[in-house]
Amino acid sequence: MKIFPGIQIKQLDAYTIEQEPIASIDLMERAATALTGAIMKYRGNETPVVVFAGPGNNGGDALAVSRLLGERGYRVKAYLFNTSEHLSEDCATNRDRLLENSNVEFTEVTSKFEPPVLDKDCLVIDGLFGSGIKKALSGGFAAVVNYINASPSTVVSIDLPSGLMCEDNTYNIRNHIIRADKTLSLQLPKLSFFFAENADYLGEWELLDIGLSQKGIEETFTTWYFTEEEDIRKLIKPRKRFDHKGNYGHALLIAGSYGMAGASVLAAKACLRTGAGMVTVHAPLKNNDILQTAIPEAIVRHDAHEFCFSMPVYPDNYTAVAIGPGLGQSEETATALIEQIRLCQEPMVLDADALNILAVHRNAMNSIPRGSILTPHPKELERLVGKCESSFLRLTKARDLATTYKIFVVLKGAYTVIATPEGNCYFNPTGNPGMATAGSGDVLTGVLVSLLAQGYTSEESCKLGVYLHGMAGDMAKEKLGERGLIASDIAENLPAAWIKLTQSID
Ligand SMILES: NC(=O)C1=CN([C@@H]2O[C@H](COP(=O)(O)OP(=O)(O)OC[C@H]3O[C@@H](n4cnc5c(N)ncnc54)[C@H](OP(=O)(O)O)[C@@H]3O)[C@@H](O)[C@H]2O)[C@@H](O)CC1
Ligand SMILES: Nc1ncnc2c1ncn2[C@@H]1O[C@H](COP(=O)(O)OP(=O)(O)O)[C@@H](O)[C@H]1O
Ligand SMILES: [K+]
Repeated sequence: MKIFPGIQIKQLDAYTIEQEPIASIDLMERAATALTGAIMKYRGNETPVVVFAGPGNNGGDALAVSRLLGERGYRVKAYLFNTSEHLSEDCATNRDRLLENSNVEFTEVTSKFEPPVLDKDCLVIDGLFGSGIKKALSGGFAAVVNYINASPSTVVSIDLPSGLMCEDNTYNIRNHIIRADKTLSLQLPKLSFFFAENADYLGEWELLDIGLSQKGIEETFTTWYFTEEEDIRKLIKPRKRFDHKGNYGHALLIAGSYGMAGASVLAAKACLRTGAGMVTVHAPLKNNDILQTAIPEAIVRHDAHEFCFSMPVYPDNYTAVAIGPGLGQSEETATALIEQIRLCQEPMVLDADALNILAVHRNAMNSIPRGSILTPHPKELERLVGKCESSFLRLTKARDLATTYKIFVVLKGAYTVIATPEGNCYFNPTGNPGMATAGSGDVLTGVLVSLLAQGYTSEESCKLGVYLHGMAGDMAKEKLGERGLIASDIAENLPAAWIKLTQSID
């Protein structure tokens, strides 16, 4: 699914109006009908409703929703803020339609506003501003936002919480943004929905199909996407009757210093559970017994060093290499890592301490094979690119890193985003806060190198791997809940996630 900037949403709106064709006011009615349906599912008509409408089309939607809820037996009070005495055409038409309908208590605010009582049983519909907002709210609008936010009422925002920008909120005034319990967004998600600092404004968000032109959506260029399950299913390669382990690759995992053997165990297990034909773990001597006991399916290759990685491995015998989980950052390890990167010619996976070492040995970035996959969490990314003031700026820097070095940057967290060498960004929907537990990232490294080893391209490995890893986390959550979930559970649930993903394929 594509994600468009606010300006392109407006163009798509215009394209739909022209191509379908449909009158602009009828498209607004279609949006309002979808919004009303979703609101009715959320709260029954015993709930008193107070609607706040702004002067643009977001306000137009809100006034149309007021009328439709009124027709369906809700007690509705609607306030239209027309302080600059300029309404969009469709907003004015919906005001007139509302005035013709007597069962909604309607007030047009042109100067002084006497706020209604908003108690906890009341449902507030926020239709002050949507995708047309250009700068932070101030003055009277900021005061209305503060009033709504201070109330105990439940708040539903139309399209996006008023005051929140579609993309960059780095310099927005955060107190002047509606804090919704639910956001009913029209057709497509907005980029700002995927950023942690906006979660409290959005509440739960849901997309409503308002029938914007599919052709228009297809033809409109974007670099931002929200991954859907059908995109992922298309990537999966079938297994054939006469296949043998040689067909599914041999992954090399360089991970786990002394005291961190667990990182290599988790990654190796995940690598096997994702389907690699063979896995070799290169580890310090002291970790031999742990690895041989914990994962009998893996081959263990010994470093000359007892405690850490110090000896680069010739990669030619392996179909893919991953390095980093629990590696440590000793001097020998840093030197060996830099040499290992130089030896590798094919795309590799770099995670955790490999990234931390690269952050202090920046020159080595130039030796990373094109198409390699870097999997930083936000802190690791900042060590590589510098401090970021907001998630939007962090995304921008992750993308710059990907395009500069022609690599894939997998920026981990809720809605993990994959930035490609071409500058495209794919947000992942699967996963849950139960995965915020030590070792979850090691599991992801194992998944990614497994897919690379099996012959998936780097882009396919990123999309499929991140999705599968999140899905395994979601399946683990179904059985165990979020709080007691640990990284091993994610690895153990990879088979179940595969079964679910391949149901119609195998
Ligand atoms: N997606 C779709 O296809 C469809 C979208 N639809 C709906 O349209 C919505 C977008 O409508 P929109 O473009 O009219 O913008 P909206 O958010 O109402 O605000 C514009 C008004 O706010 C004003 N204004 C702006 N910033 C301000 C500020 N800081 N402080 C004060 N004022 C400020 C601005 O004033 P101006 O800058 O023009 O002077 C103008 O008056 C969208 O979110 C969705 O709900 C549906 O109806 C149907 C299909
Ligand atoms: N709230 C969340 N929602 C979805 N996925 C999450 C969430 N928290 C963590 N994860 C996932 O868990 C993994 C954590 O990785 P990382 O931070 O490297 O952990 P560690 O270093 O402990 O292994 C990432 O894949 C991340 O996307
Ligand atoms: K809104």
